[in-house]
Amino acid sequence: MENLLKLGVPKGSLENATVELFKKAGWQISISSRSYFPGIDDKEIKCSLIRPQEMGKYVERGTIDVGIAGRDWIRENDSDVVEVCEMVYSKVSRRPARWVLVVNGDSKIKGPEDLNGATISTELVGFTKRYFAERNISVNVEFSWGATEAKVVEGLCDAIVEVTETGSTIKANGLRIVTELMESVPVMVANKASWEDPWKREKIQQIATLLQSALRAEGMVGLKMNAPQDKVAAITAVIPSLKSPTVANHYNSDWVSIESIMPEQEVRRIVPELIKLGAEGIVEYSLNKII
Ligand SMILES: Nc1ncnc2c1ncn2[C@@H]1O[C@H](COP(=O)(O)OP(=O)(O)OP(=O)(O)O)[C@@H](O)[C@H]1O
Ligand SMILES: O=P(O)(O)OC[C@H]1O[C@H](OP(=O)(O)OP(=O)(O)O)[C@H](O)[C@@H]1O
Ligand SMILES: [Mg+2]
Repeated sequence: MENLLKLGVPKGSLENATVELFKKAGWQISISSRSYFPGIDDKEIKCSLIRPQEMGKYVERGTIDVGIAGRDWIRENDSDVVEVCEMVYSKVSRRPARWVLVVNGDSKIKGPEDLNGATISTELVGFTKRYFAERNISVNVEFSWGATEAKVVEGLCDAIVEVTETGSTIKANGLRIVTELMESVPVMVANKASWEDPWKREKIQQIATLLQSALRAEGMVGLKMNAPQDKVAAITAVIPSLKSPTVANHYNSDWVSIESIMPEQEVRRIVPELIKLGAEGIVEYSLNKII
């Protein structure tokens, strides 16, 4: 049988961000409007769109070999899978999503303990029940099919446990965060048997490495400059780097080239210093991947 890896792509909030990340990592995934089987420009991979809430189940059963979903849902379903790696991204940002306890802006509730006897609406029922049970707070947890924020506004419940990223939905509905219950980031999870298959494991690791290196490269840049030999010590002392800056000799000259990788934000801080220290021909360039 030919080698084929079945990959679950999360449908919903993480869908576009995941496709974008694969693109940066070197794979073009193409999703057509009604098909649940996106195309990918790698004949060794077959993609399926799967809701993150169900990803763990299908990976555990081996229906798919590997999938990406929020760790929140992998934990909620207590899926028996191998966590290959985590990747910090959300729908629009590069921050973890946060599950928060939320009430109306004018509510008197100050902490979870004020919710004794209350009704809480959420998609994440198991986690929410455990959270309150561990604190000996007796609450009625109701499953919500979505649009959860509206339920607390309409008075259908006393509080909600909902996922937030930018906070704009909470703000737009005049709600208030009481406390944060957990953070969640996307994880890559593999089926246990697939992970023991040498070909599949290598393919999974190839994908994980390239996705992570694409994420690592975001916000990082390369900086290169020329400098007289006698300024190298002073210049390299102010340059951030992954390990240490590279210094290469110029042919038949007492000048050198200095090169380093650093967070983009550092550049505006150090460039004036570099100029004062005698650096010339400073070039900044973007990076696709840091492996
Ligand atoms: N801004 C976000 N909103 C919701 N979920 C997010 C966000 N960013 C990341 N996630 C993660 O996405 C997963 C939820 O996916 P899901 O597709 O169910 O979200 P959703 O908001 O219900 O999507 P949909 O737009 O299809 O309703 C969770 O693992 C969650 O942690
Ligand atoms: O903190 P924010 O950045 O505002 O993000 C949080 C919102 O995003 C998600 O909803 P989504 O847009 O997926 O709509 P849905 O209610 O249809 O799931 C989530 O369920 C929140 O409502
Ligand atoms: Mg939602």
